[in-house]
Amino acid sequence: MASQLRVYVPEHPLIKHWLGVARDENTPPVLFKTAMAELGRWLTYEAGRYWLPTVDTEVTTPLAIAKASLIDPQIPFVIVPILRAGLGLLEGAQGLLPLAKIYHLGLVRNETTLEPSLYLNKLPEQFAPGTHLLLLDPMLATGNTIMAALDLLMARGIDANLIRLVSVVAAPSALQKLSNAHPHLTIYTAMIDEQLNDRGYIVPGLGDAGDRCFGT
Ligand SMILES: O=P(O)(O)OC[C@H]1O[C@H](OP(=O)(O)OP(=O)(O)O)[C@H](O)[C@@H]1O
Ligand SMILES: O=c1cc[nH]c(=O)[nH]1
Ligand SMILES: [Mg+2]
Repeated sequence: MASQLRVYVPEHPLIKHWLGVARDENTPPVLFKTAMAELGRWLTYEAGRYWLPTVDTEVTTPLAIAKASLIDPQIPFVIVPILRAGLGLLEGAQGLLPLAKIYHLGLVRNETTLEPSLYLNKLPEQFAPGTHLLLLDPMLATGNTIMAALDLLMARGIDANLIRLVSVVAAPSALQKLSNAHPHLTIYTAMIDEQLNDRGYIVPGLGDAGDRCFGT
């Protein structure tokens, strides 16, 4: 069966609120970091709805036996934040998935060529079959960075069907690349913006997410 990239833009007042705060150029770094953490939290919450595997069981309450549906402890969960800006989303995401292992991936794009280079790779050589992976990068601009990250994950045995990519602002150029190369992927993003400027920045976007998170 043919598959198509799924891109969800959840309708949630808190997601819209924190996106507005993050976009505002007058938002200072400390509040920008809070906005990223909150967006990480609520977008991960939305991503988990049809993705977190559960097991049906029974528990004994103080009064009786009750049916229960618990998160399946057998399924390996991992979070991969793409440094630096993905770290802003991590705080909120980790709060919802406290048992997930976290593997950091450092990628930075050359601001002239817009090509990413890898400076940190903490991925394991191979992921266990069935691993559910939450990939965090707030900005999908040219898409070069996320494509490089996905190449590294695929080479280590990750099934694209089991990935949820959480971003904040996605540009059509990135979504087109992902649609061509990874049609089994599912994305949760706060917004799809119109275009890139001639320096590869998303417009209206929110500027350089890494710099704004860390005050650099
Ligand atoms: O889709 P692309 O055109 O590849 O751009 C998106 C990437 O650019 C930013 O990272 P950056 O390289 O600025 O690193 P930083 O997070 O450390 O600032 C952003 O966080 C993405 O990872
Ligand atoms: O608009 C953009 C594009 C890439 N990276 C950012 O941080 N912002
Ligand atoms: Mg940056």
